[in-house]
Amino acid sequence: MKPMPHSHDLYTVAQVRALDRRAIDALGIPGFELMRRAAAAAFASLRRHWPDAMRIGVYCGPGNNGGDGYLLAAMARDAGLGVVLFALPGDLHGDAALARDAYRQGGGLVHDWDDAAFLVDVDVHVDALYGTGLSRAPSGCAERLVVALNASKTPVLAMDVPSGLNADTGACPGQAVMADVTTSFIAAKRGLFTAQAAGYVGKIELHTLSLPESLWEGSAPDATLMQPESLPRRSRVAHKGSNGHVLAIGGEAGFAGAIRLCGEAALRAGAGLVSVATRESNIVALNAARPELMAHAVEGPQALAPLLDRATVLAVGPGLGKGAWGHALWLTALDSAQALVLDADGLNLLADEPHEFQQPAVLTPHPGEASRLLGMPVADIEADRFAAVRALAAKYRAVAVLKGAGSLVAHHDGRVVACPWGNPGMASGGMGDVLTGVIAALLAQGGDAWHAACLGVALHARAGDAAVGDGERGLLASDLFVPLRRLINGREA
Ligand SMILES: NC(=O)C1=CN([C@@H]2O[C@H](COP(=O)(O)OP(=O)(O)OC[C@H]3O[C@@H](n4cnc5c(N)ncnc54)[C@H](O)[C@@H]3O)[C@@H](O)[C@H]2O)[C@H](O)CC1
Ligand SMILES: [K+]
Repeated sequence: MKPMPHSHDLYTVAQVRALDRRAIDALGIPGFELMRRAAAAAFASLRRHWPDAMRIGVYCGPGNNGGDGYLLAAMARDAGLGVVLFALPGDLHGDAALARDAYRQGGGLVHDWDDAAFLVDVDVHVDALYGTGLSRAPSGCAERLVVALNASKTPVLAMDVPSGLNADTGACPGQAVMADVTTSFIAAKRGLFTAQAAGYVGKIELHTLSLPESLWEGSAPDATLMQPESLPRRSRVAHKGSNGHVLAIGGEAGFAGAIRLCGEAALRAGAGLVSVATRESNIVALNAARPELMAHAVEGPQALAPLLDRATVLAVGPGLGKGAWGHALWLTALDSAQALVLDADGLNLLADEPHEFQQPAVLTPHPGEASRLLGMPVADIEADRFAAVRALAAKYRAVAVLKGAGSLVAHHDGRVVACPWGNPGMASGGMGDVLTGVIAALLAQGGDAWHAACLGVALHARAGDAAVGDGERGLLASDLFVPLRRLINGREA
């Protein structure tokens, strides 16, 4: 199936509304016709996913999302399916009222949903409660309906947006429908791809409603979705010096694990040489664990200087600690000219001593580290991850990776990409150290900070998805190394 146009473009709700308006005002397509096409697209999707469905429940809200539901219900009746439709209390206006009237004129019955109601026995539930117009958490009988839908074993198709999910940010202010399929219309809303969205959207299908390409002309998306990529084939005359030299700095006494994972990830992702600057007490363990790493005992900045001269990229922070030793090495690294990736305590030190980077820099915070870097609560970070990742990139003049469900990468020029891969198994110790090493290796092989961060996040998440075949529990960071090598060389993981 040829890729949907714009299937990798992500829009804000305001941008989608502007596209709606353009379709109606500039292309002369009535809003009711858009609603009909949305309903037809969603109904076709329902028939494709559940071809044996004979009876559906449709739950309509008080706006145009509900309007979509009424028209889908009318189409299902015309196709001979059994339809039970419930409506939330609320006055319908405009196209939604016309849609309800059309449903009724075809003989459809509208039942008021209230506490006395219950979920009927159907093959599929259709969620047409709220779409892009959600303004707060569903409450009262709407909330109870969402809870009932999630408690039922019957599959759910969500129209446009799972009700209760914020289409702009992926935040869930309260209860939200956990859909099996979300059929989204005209343009992909950016909130379907980050924050809590992954727990609610199920399989996302984008339907452009057969609108002409001209509709999108001049409408720059707010963000884009990453696409699978790998590194070009290596030159036949490559030697270990031609693929860069990563210097991983970290590993306070007794914390060798993180810096080892970072260094090994850099090797696995193709860096020509990887050195590790760490505490003397870690050297034996590191050499025993991974002799391909060149481990150096560095007890202070003077011992770091010669290593900095030989390195092309620095990876600073895994297991670094925030003590005098770690702080001294961190300061020396920031003052050097090499491109660098900052993670873990390298970020916590930055939060204490903000710094605008002149050299190419990639920051890789999880929401907790981002909270410290921006001086705002984690809840506010997660309430609008797009704003947070942009703020990080701008404040530090760096490329910022905001890790978590639906990792985002921002450039300080405003560009943002979202990662559609990854899984909860990756929320385990060491995964961040591996990502730091991968990004450092891509920088070492000639990528600029933006491409190294985007490709690194994508490869890391795809490797995590490949490694999780045996189950999400017990996934170790080092389990990513094998699929990572396959992916980075353009093979199937
Ligand atoms: N994008 C497209 O091309 C199309 C969009 N359509 C559909 O229209 C909805 C957006 O419709 P809208 O009327 O703006 O809002 P909603 O239907 O999402 O919300 C209904 C209404 O409910 C009120 N409300 C919001 N949150 C709550 C709440 N928590 N509790 C109670 N009431 C709430 C608010 O007043 C809203 O206006 C879009 O998603 C598409 O499904 C077109 O029909 C098809 C093409
Ligand atoms: K919905």
